[in-house]
Amino acid sequence: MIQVGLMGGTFDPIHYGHLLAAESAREACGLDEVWFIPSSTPPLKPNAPYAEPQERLEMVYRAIDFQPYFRAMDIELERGGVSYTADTVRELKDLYPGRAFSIIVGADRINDLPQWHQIRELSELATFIALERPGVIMNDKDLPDFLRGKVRRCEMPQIGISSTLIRERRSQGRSIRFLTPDKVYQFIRRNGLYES
Ligand SMILES: Nc1ncnc2c1ncn2[C@@H]1O[C@H](COP(=O)(O)OP(=O)(O)OP(=O)(O)O)[C@@H](O)[C@H]1O
Ligand SMILES: O=C(O)c1ccc[n+]([C@@H]2O[C@H](COP(=O)([O-])O)[C@@H](O)[C@H]2O)c1
Repeated sequence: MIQVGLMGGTFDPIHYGHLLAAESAREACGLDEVWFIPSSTPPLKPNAPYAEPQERLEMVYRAIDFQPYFRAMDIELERGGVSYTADTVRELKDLYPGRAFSIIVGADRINDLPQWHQIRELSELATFIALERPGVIMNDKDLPDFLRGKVRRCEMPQIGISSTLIRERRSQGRSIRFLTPDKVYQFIRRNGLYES
């Protein structure tokens, strides 16, 4: 079985926290590939996203560059609407047989896992890889029984970067250089993203 990690996110914009989370999960869990999947409408973020879908996808392409084991997929943007991970994993299993899928998530997302759409069914289709995030206490011991043994914790160098931080700094006219790869930084500047 080819082991694939699914790195879903709003990526508004993508930053080094996402890339290091994906790389840490890949290395620690022996993943063959990590697929970056920008959401159309994220299920639990009422005001998001800010940038256009094609802009967020373009930034993902620029960030992953030519890494042979990273890939970007527009499956959720194509489907449109609210991007439930259960729908995405079902679609991917049909499209790509012979692969085992692990969902890569930061500590904040692990804590809201019980609220995910069709979480019981999803936990039968994939496992989860959980990464720590500065300022977030991971409550993985409080997860419901059916998720026990389905969540693997993975260490990563802690990175206190979020997309919110980047958007806030941009709107204040502050530098966002070195928080995200240079190609993403240039794209944000050239297109005037997150200026207000
Ligand atoms: N610095 C980080 N360290 C570890 N995981 C992260 C980090 N930033 C984001 N993630 C994880 O990456 C996934 C996608 O995150 P998302 O695109 O929502 O970025 P975000 O920085 O959390 O965005 P926002 O600040 O807009 O809420 C989530 O599972 C999230 O927990
Ligand atoms: O399926 C759900 O109900 C669900 C609820 C919250 C988050 N997710 C997924 O988790 C990933 C990270 O979410 P976010 O909101 O931090 O960008 C992204 O792929 C979302 O689609 C999925």
